[in-house]
Amino acid sequence: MADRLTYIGSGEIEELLLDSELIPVLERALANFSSEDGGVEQPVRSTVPVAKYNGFLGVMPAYSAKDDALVTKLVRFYQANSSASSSHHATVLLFDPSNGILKAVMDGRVITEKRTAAVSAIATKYLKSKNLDILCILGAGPEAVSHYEIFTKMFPFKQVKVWSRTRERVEKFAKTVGGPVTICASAKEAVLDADVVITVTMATEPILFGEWIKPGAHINAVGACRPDWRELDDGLMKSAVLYVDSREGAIRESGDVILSGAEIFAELGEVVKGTKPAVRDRTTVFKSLGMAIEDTVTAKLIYDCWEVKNKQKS
Ligand SMILES: NC(=O)C1=CN([C@@H]2O[C@H](COP(=O)(O)OP(=O)(O)OC[C@H]3O[C@@H](n4cnc5c(N)ncnc54)[C@H](O)[C@@H]3O)[C@@H](O)[C@H]2O)C=CC1
Ligand SMILES: O=C(O)C1=NCCCC1
Repeated sequence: MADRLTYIGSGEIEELLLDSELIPVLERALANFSSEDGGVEQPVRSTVPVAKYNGFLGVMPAYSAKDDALVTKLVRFYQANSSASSSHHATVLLFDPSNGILKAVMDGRVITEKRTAAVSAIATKYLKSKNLDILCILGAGPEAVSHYEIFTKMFPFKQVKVWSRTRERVEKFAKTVGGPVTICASAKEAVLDADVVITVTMATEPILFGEWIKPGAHINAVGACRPDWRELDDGLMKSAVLYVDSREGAIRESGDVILSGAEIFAELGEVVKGTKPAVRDRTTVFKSLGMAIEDTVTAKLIYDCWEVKNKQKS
């Protein structure tokens, strides 16, 4: 451990982490990840089930040679019935790559929420069709909030329709986000006519069906990160053009990909760097599982901003 270990908490991360800086950093990381010579080392997430408590602990290490950043995130996600108030908690460890010594510990909540929503926004920027009138969000937890925030900032949606399993959660969501929201009584009602759909639920069975989707819409499928969990039905998975963050991760971790047998068209990083096309005239699905490299470059960005701020103070 370093002589002086830095701790950066969620409040300070909220202040330091600007979407305008995060988006280009993540785009570069996605492109590097999908390049042979991108300098990214990232094993598929290792996840330990804690069956007795309906939970999982994920370990997510990565190194980016181009950013010279070495990070591991530890993330726990627990399904309902656990005593914890939130289903996800994370801690991010930043190491000095030159000697492997731990330099900083960061709260992982804001990092996870913001980088996940930013990656969905990048996918949408590349894969969206011409119309961007209606955004639909299925789910009403912290990921729904972070997606609402960046999507309403980056895109000119006229309406945001939201559905969640429980009325209580969706009402809390509507109070938390600053802007207008149309609360829908069913997932189907929320999805009909939407140009972009985001699924951010803890569902283990499909909640989104291909027959509801407006042709040409773009879907960011963010939940269902276990090989036997689903958010999207086979009809949607098989009819859409399927993009993923990591091919290797998707065929190991995504129930939507594994159980539907859908063919992966490209990694998002391949679209960002221009080696695979964005098929904008068809319905597109971006299956996001979350990658350690996203946490790595985000943590490095935060640490660099923190150092600048602290040098200015002293
Ligand atoms: N792809 C990525 O990079 C990341 C994905 N995630 C995933 O995003 C999803 C949302 O995360 P949070 O907002 O933190 O979760 P959360 O647990 O706080 O909220 C989940 C929402 O899903 C609803 N829900 C729960 N069980 C459901 C079911 N069986 N059917 C339908 N709706 C259900 C809840 O009512 C709530 O509205 C989770 O699946 C999580 O694992 C989280 C972080 C990163
Ligand atoms: O990338 C992440 O962080 C997570 N992805 C899936 C669910 C747990 C957190």
